[in-house]
Amino acid sequence: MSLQISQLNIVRGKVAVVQSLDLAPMPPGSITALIGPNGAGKSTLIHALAGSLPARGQMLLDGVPLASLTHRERCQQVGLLPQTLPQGAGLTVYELLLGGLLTLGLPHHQAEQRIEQGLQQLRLSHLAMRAMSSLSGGQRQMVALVQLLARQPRLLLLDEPSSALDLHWQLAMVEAISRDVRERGSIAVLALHDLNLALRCCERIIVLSEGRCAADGSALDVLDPDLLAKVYGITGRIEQCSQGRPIFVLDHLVHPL
Ligand SMILES: Nc1ncnc2c1ncn2[C@@H]1O[C@H](COP(=O)(O)OP(=O)(O)OP(=O)(O)O)[C@@H](O)[C@H]1O
Repeated sequence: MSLQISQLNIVRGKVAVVQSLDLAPMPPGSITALIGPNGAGKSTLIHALAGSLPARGQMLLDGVPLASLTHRERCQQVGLLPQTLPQGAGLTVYELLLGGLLTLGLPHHQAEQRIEQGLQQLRLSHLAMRAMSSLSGGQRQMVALVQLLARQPRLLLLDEPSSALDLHWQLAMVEAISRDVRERGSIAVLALHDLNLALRCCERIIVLSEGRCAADGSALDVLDPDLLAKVYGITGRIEQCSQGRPIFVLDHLVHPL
């Protein structure tokens, strides 16, 4: 039981953006970071998994082709936190969250229970009656996180989930995803630029470069000087902080401007 991706090809416009992508299965209870330079294909892969972009090849969730799921099955099993956040035109946070859960077919009382629990767990109950249009970018990203977790999908897809978050909420997001994965055995895939967040929560890092897998493994295996120079054009290193945690230190551009 896992997420399997093999021989995946995705074309956007006339360009082959993801090419012959084969990845080892992602098991239940795992968090994988998808990293790589701008334009590498991270969002494209996330959106293909979410069903919003056509793809050729295999994407199997627990052995079932994602392409064979009905719209409702896909909504129930696959959750996406996109880069473009919900605007919720004219809706309050609560209404937006409720609408999302009711379209999954959840009974009203269960939907309400999940929303209240989700808002409480992330300490966001104070936002419930706010108009979505009145929220800051970071607050919208937190609401999108509550929405994703409340849906309880088997596969969680997060496209740059920390892009608008302050330091407190970056950690809260990582903790909430880690807890979901641990307690429900879900599978999480996070497209990230922040290597320190990836180091903090992801046991596996996949490096995409020009639509192909440039490296796949633990942070220590993957983030070696050759790869960093080749893929990002930078020098950098993993060090141990005084508390024993690995941290990524960015040094220089390989070719200074
Ligand atoms: N609608 C589109 N039509 C044609 N090409 C596209 C389209 N959207 C994206 N692309 C191209 O596909 C490639 C991969 O884009 P994608 O957004 O997946 O990259 P990414 O790794 O998520 O980048 P970033 O880190 O900048 O968000 C890029 O070269 C991009 O220019």
